[in-house]
Amino acid sequence: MTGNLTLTDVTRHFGDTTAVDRASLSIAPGQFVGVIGRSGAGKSTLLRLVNRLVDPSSGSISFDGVEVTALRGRALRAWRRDCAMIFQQFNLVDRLDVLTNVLVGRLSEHGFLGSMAMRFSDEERAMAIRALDRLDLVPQALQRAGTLSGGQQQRVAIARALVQNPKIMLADEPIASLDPANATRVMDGLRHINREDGLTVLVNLHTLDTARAYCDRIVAMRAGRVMFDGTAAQLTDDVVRDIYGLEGLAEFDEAVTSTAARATGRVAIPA
Ligand SMILES: Nc1ncnc2c1ncn2[C@@H]1O[C@H](COP(=O)(O)OP(=O)(O)OP(=O)(O)O)[C@@H](O)[C@H]1O
Repeated sequence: MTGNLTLTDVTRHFGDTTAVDRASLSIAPGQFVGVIGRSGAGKSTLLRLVNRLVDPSSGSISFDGVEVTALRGRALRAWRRDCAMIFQQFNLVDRLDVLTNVLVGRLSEHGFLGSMAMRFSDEERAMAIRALDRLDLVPQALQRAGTLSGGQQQRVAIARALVQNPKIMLADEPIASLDPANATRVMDGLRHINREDGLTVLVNLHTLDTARAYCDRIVAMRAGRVMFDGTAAQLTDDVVRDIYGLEGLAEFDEAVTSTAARATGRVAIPA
């Protein structure tokens, strides 16, 4: 499978802030990569640079040798379709049913008038049902999206991303507003798709435990810089402490202490 994503010395400034600072990464097709870091470390900006929601101040981003930063017009739209993005807040249309929300993922194929009409082919409907089936959501297909739980809504967002036939799945804090059980289902959904389709997943995460449990590779950022890039086994608590200090370790695991600890009585982080 082709699909190498390469970032070389990518920098993005916002005024005096350097959100991403000379980041270099090479991501092989099919990898499940987690990006971790404290709030403001540059994780979201890194993902937005990849799908060109944000342009770099300098540096290069290429996919299979094509310079992504140079894409314009139709080629840029095609690239955005190739890298599907899911967000912390799901971004579904609450009043539409689940199936129609998934079909929205096909609109970029339709052109302006086709999009306005929201007419979909039988083949597209079948594709959407298959995507929902993979995320265990067929029973909810005709339910209004706004009536689903947060975890179900995020799985609908994944199904919507899937019908774009993407080459990369970008996920910006996809589980940050979910309880642990729903978070697990969403991460499991991403893992199945990654394994079954060989789809590259690049996901921003707040918690170390989740990154360690799901990611082949973990990239840790601090103040826009890539401070660590390796396997979960290499990212021990000692390494995190060395790079970020004890405070950093505590912050990475904040959500674990506030959610899982509540459920289990366990406190993950030594004081
Ligand atoms: N559009 C913008 N305009 C101005 N500053 C921005 C913009 N986007 C990001 N920043 C700044 O860039 C830095 C990195 O932000 P970013 O959102 O990428 O971090 P993050 O690691 O994703 O944080 P969080 O986990 O809180 O979402 C922050 O200082 C942020 O305030």
